[in-house]
Amino acid sequence: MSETILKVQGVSKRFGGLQALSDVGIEIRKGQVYGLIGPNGAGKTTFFNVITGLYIPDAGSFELGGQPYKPSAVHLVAKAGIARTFQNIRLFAEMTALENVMVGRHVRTHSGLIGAVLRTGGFKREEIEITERARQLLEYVGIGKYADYKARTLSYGDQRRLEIARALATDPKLIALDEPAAGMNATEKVVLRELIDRIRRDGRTILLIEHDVKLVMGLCDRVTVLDYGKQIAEGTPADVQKNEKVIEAYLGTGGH
Ligand SMILES: Nc1ncnc2c1ncn2[C@@H]1O[C@H](COP(=O)(O)OP(=O)(O)OP(=O)(O)O)[C@@H](O)[C@H]1O
Repeated sequence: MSETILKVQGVSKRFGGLQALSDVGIEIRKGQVYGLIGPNGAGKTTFFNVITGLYIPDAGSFELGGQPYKPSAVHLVAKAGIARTFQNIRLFAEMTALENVMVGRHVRTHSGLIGAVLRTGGFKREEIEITERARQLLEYVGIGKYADYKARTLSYGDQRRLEIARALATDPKLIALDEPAAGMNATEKVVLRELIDRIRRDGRTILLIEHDVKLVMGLCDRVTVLDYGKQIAEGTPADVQKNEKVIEAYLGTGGH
């Protein structure tokens, strides 16, 4: 069996009187697409935010790539090897697509501030390398021709793909996608699905929150289902779909 990339155990998080997560755990192996689903308010975003350092959990232990890992701040999480996209796209609107991806890549650069200020040879070489890599990533996600367009001028679907390119630029151990298909039309969803499949085939590991159950079931190797902060099922899409608690949770809230 392939190595474990992310192991999370016993995560709990309370907001005032609301237990948003109770003892939630997942284990994601290298090369998997792992889905996190559940009705509205189930705790999916909270769990994502905990893993990516936006919320401090009340309890929980974490391992990333076999090492203990503490998701205490967003920039440290990126350095540790988790890159994420957001449900509400967070790009630098006035920067070009290329510059947005280059920002992602800077997480992995070495010259640092002094190199940048003195514009040392090492810094310049690194900038050329970063630009080159950013262009490749834009091609990879299918928006190479928009490299010099401002991010805000791109279509919704293309902005989502740009976010994915920026996340990939950090060379993450795990890429976490927060509702990547939200607001996409059927054609865009097909393209997105192909892209996620390709990212997986290229050896990356993906954690996915998604409302589109069909997309999740078609793409994911394993799925966790949350309901009112509790993990009500975990397994392959086929198993999870048959699970009584899951059927009840979705029917009970009108489903998605
Ligand atoms: N910062 C916060 N402060 C207080 N309550 C919060 C906060 N964030 C989330 N919650 C509450 O925690 C619960 C879980 O919310 P969360 O956003 O994680 O669910 P979700 O499964 O992502 O839902 P959706 O599918 O609607 O995005 C909800 O009842 C929500 O109102």
